[in-house]
Amino acid sequence: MTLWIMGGSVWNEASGRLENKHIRVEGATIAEIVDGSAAPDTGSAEVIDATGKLVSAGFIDMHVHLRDPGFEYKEDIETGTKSAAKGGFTTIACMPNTRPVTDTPETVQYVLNKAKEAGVVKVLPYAAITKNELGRELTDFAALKAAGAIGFTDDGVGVQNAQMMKDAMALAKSLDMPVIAHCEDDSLVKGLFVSEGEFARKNGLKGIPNESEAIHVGRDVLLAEATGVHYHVCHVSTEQSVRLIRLAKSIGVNVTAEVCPHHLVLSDEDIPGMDANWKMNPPLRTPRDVQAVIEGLEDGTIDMIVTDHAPHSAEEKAKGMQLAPFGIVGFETAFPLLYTKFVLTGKWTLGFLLRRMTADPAKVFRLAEGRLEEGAPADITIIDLDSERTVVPETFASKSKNTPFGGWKLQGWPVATVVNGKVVWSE
Ligand SMILES: NC(=O)N[C@@H](CC(=O)O)C(=O)O
Ligand SMILES: [Zn+2]
Ligand SMILES: [Zn+2]
Repeated sequence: MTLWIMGGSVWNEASGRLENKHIRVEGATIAEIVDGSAAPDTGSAEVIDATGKLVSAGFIDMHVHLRDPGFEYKEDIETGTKSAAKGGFTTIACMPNTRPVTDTPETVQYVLNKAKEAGVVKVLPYAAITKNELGRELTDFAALKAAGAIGFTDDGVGVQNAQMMKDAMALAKSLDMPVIAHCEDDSLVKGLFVSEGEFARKNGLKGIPNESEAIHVGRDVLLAEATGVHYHVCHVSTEQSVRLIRLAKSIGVNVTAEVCPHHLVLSDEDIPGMDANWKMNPPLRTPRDVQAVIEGLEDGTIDMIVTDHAPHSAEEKAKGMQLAPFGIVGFETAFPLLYTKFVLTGKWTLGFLLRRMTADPAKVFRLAEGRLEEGAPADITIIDLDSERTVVPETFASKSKNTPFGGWKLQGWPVATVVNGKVVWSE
């Protein structure tokens, strides 16, 4: 099967400019990229006219929640991957806080099988560090790796016990697997749901302190140094965490990190009121923290952007700020949000944003994807950089609509997504 993507604009890292290209895909591989002034004979091949559109390697999201098995009323592997494709993502790594928790080879296999049958993008499953994510007993790392898990994490909760984390890291290291950490010290956040800051003060609330995250980061980079494991920090949100990761990297600790669009764009001072669509974990922090995570991403302390797509039902979110679960959906707003807020404003080059959503996560997690090059997997995203649209959550492909960005006017919307050489979503 031949597919030609004709006349699109491709970012050239060397020149720092967009260049007109035709791309020939054979099967699941990018076979050839030729100059846009050429007139290749496309014969009977399938042709996509990408004139005037950005053509990029498909986005990679190393932190998502597909809720399958067990919470299919929030999302399932079919709807979650469709939502990903609509957002321009072609590879996603899903978290194990499902029901049952993805802590056995059988559940890893279930996720992989369902993704093969019903999924439209590539799905890489993480497995839990501890059984049922309870922090009491390690899972069978070797068996989980053999079943296809790509790393270990108890995302949703922090691993509270330092010895447990050290044992997990030593075992992961012996298997050449990464440990991915949700950093949160429970003793500092009991029952709290917004961060320490203006919003909490104005509303007479006790806030979640920044140290609740950074204490785990500090502990874990020391344990990563001791064990030599690849340690990856989830959803970095505080100035203190950025500082600790920067220091650890500077002395050669094998640590990497991610940040979410909402922590780059929103602070606690933007929260309009007691609306649970603004409740997520980590919480929106102060403007100073927002500045620190932006700088961390810019200087490479933070390696990649992830969405932490965390769907919850309307009923759950209607319980209000205090009782609703933490989390917001992210696939379908991530690129337009960051393109509008950082590229159109001249703060970042388009190339920088694309790199942090493609080549950089691929490099950290040793994936073949994330490159728009001859010989690379044909995972491709086509984006209309010019159209401005309003975010309408009701139109999301995700089952859940929990976003704080409803009504925002954004530019840079994906129009077609190709995975393994097949168009899996288009307008
Ligand atoms: N980020 C969130 O607010 N929620 C996530 C859990 C997590 O990522 O820690 C979820 O599973 O809902
Ligand atoms: Zn988390
Ligand atoms: Zn998460």
